[in-house]
Amino acid sequence: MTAPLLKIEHLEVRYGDLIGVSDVSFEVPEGAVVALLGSNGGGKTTVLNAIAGLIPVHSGSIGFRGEEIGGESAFSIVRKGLALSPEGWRLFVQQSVENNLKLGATPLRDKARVGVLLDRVYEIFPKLKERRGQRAGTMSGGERQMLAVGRALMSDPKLLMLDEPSLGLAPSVVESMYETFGRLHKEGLTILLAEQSIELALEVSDFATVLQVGKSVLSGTAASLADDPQVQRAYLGSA
Ligand SMILES: Nc1ncnc2c1ncn2[C@@H]1O[C@H](COP(=O)(O)OP(=O)(O)OP(=O)(O)O)[C@@H](O)[C@H]1O
Repeated sequence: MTAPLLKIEHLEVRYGDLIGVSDVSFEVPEGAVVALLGSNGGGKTTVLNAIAGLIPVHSGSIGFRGEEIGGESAFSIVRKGLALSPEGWRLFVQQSVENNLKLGATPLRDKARVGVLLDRVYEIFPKLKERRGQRAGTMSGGERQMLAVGRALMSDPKLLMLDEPSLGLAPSVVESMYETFGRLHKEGLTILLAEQSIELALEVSDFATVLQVGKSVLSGTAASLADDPQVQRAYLGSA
């Protein structure tokens, strides 16, 4: 069996004295779509932010391509091939769509690739091309989500992390967003998806891990978890 692309072991993250997650372990095989599931406050965002180097790891390990990356800077982690499309998008709202995309390419070593990557993002999201001169802050929710994903793709990641990409979006927008994720997956991108919508997440994923109050309580194939009553209980927040 080949080593997983990403391997999280006993991850603990704290916010000062408060515990964000206390014991999270799971793996993301290369080429797979893996869902991180769990109700509000379960720890999905904390895990993705810790992997991305945006918040410090208290203990445990984050291995990416066999190398420990816990404790490295966010810049260096993006450079290694791990990009995050964050919850709430975190765009530069006063900047144009194109500038936001180009900022996503900042960690790229090979600057000659920026144009190629930009063309690719515009091919994936033609709406972003149409609106490339528009200020990001004036875009609709769906367009901002496209922009957040497009910006993450501009760093040419091996693994794309998506934090709640369906949040607050109309069902038709969510559907087309997920079609795009399906396409990216087919093209070989590995995806780690935090999603509150359990049906949606399990439909597109190969594997899933359920977080409950900061701990990974269940991992398995998406098909096996879809039928597991413990998944339902985790969403209701009971033990
Ligand atoms: N900035 C923060 N300061 C203190 N505690 C935090 C902070 N951010 C998150 N937490 C706590 O960490 C725990 C995990 O929260 P997190 O946001 O990661 O969960 P989540 O599963 O992503 O939930 P949601 O879907 O609501 O984003 C919760 O107990 C939360 O209150």
